[in-house]
Amino acid sequence: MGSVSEKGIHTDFKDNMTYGEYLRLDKVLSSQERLSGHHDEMLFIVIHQVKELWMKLILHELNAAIAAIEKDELPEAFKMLARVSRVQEQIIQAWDVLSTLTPAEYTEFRESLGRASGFQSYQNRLIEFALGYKQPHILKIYEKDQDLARELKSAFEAPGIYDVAIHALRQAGFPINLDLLTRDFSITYQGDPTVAAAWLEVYRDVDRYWDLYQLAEKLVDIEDSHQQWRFRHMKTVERIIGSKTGTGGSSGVKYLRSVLDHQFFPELWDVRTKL
Ligand code: HEM
Ligand SMILES: N[C@@H](CC(=O)c1ccccc1NC=O)C(=O)O
Repeated sequence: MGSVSEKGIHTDFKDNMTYGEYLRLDKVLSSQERLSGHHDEMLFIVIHQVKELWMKLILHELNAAIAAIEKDELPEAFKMLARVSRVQEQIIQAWDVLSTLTPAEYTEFRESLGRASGFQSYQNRLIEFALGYKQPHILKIYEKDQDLARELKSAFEAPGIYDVAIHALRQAGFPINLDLLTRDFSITYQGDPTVAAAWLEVYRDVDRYWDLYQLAEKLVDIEDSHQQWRFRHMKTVERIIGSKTGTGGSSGVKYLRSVLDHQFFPELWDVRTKL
């Protein structure tokens, strides 16, 4: 068995550890229980589990990128944000796999899902919080689970990636409204003329502000892909359940279409009109 090394690194591993032990495949591969017993429910479970795993990586990278930007270590953050973008490509592509599920096939096991819904995916909420989208009613969904509620509340109150990007603008000398740096981060950012003016300057003088320009374009990549994922979700839902109401109690596709229009980084989209 391993121990703690001189550098304090935990080396608690079994000498003859196997591939399956390392990856905890006993847990991972015994977690696909088809409640209906229907053949196509396997696809449904695997798609969701893979998505949750990719979201775990996205959160790991996004949170580290937020910390790096806060410390003004922009190149480190670019590496992480580029990885987030590649993962987003994977999860967008995954809709093509789920689209092989026909309405008739889904109907066969939909009832066994009860009132469970992707609406309850807390990792999805943590990603939206990291991107700065904070809707207070979302926290109520998780009130019953205290540990989870605590984790979500802390992410809800923490600065999102755009908040630290605004901090980086200030660090670079732009005259950013100081209230933005100490604001209540549990409120979704509403836009500010000093931030708009700073990004415009960055985009007009790319050579001078190369790192900030890179940061801005990485953020646009991420928002663009996040919205593509949500759009594909809405269209896939439409082709599988039409306009049926959702198991989570919403109006279904109508609800999903209505939540598509939120912009995470408003000035980065507005700046395009001014260039
Ligand atoms: C047959 C496939 C699917 C159907 C029919 C479906 C349907 C729905 C519906 C109707 C909603 C609205 C809430 C409700 O009333 O239930 C919803 C929300 C949601 N679904 Fe799905 N979904 C499917 C697949 C997926 C997959 C693969 C994921 C990935 C994990 C996912 C993640 C989500 C998320 C995150 C929400 C919350 C959206 C928001 O509030 O902005 N769904 N889904
Ligand atoms: N809301 C879906 C059900 C659903 O899709 C779902 C159910 C359980 C676990 C994950 C799900 N995926 C996304 O919403 C429906 O209304 O059919």
